[in-house]
Amino acid sequence: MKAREKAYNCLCDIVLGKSYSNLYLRKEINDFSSADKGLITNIVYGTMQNYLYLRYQWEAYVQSDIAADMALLMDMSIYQFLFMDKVPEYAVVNEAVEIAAKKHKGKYKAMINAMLRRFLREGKRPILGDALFQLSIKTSHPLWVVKMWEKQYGYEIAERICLDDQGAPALAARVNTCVTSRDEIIAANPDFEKGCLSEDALIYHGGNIADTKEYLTGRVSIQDEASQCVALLVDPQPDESILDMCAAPGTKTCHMAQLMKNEGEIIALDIHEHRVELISNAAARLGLSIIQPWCFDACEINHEYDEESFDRVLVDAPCSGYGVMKRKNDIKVHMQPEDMDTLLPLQAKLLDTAFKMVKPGGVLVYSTCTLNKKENEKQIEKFLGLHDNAQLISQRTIFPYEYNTDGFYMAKLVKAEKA
Ligand SMILES: C[S@@+](CC[C@H](N)C(=O)[O-])C[C@H]1O[C@@H](n2cnc3c(N)ncnc32)[C@H](O)[C@@H]1O
Repeated sequence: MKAREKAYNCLCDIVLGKSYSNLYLRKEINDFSSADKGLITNIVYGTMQNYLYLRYQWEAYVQSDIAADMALLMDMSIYQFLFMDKVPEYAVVNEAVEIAAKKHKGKYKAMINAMLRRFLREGKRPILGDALFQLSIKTSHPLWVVKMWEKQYGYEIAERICLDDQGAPALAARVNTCVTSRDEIIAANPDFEKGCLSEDALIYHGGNIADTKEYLTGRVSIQDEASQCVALLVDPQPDESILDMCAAPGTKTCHMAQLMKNEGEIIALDIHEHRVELISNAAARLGLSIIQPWCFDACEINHEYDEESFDRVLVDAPCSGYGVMKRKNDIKVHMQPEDMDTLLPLQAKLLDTAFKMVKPGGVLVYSTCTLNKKENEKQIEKFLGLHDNAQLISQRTIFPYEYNTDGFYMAKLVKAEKA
């Protein structure tokens, strides 16, 4: 199969079939040459990253309905015209027409041919409308999310988030301080340099971190820098007892174990069996023995363990994920306005249970990788309204444009000592 047809099939599977893009794509293109892998990845990610902008370019040409997979064929073809150098226009048109001929009994072949040629004749369509609409189309974020950010954070921040999402995420790693130091990693591999948000953070400039000797020998983990601030906020100490309520794939669990010098215990829960295995694998790779992964619904943990038995509890909650769109562009094409509300009750329940499990005087940290105050500040505000004995110590939102990281929210609470 040709590379463009593969890119088209992958896009259909990810966008229409809702396959998870990073893992799925890597597996699907394994047998292609490295040049074709690059072409397919560029087309698939680039089309998703710019999908609203691309659709805006041609949607006015269509009078009747067009099948969803043919719309994606138009999107990816226009992506190649507008964003990829050295791609001959005739090759894009010919291959799109060939793909269209194989689908829907060739019904759309002439239409795709005509629309692509029209676009090549007429060029880009100017974006007209108010500032929020223009921002939405220009950066391919649904208008409702742009409006939500503008309402919650103001226009300037909304614009900076949207523009930053169009960039490439930094490749960040965390040093395994139980076996080495950041300076030793940099001395051994100069493609690593110091990160800026945490003492353990590294930025990589050499390609795929997972292929490095440092990763393969368990001396570094792949972790976004803002994400590393969460375990630092928990601040777990050696010999303490820690509960990590939503732990898989175990990135923050392992960071906490490192901060504890692999002394003490961490109960690491996740509700999905296949994801719990990832926690065990991560701990084994890093040589961390204090982590006890367990497939269990964290909302019920107070029926299995004595309440008030943990020094610190982390709730790294399931969330809408609007802080990580730069890294996961499939969120952009799948996101729906209701995502902002569906997880609120689960987050509240996790927080409530977590607080039951914290010892008096102990610490609860709540974090999300989303930029939505309903899941963040307002969730904590509601929680504080229901718990007189909880005190908010600090809360912080890291916007993705500040340090070229993911967007994160984190709050630190303390449970009052008994009178
Ligand atoms: C944001 S991810 C956690 C990421 C993880 N802390 C890390 O740093 O690698 C949220 C996790 O919560 C898990 N989850 C969702 N509902 C849960 C529940 N009721 N009990 C335990 N885990 C749950 C999901 O399976 C998912 O793995």
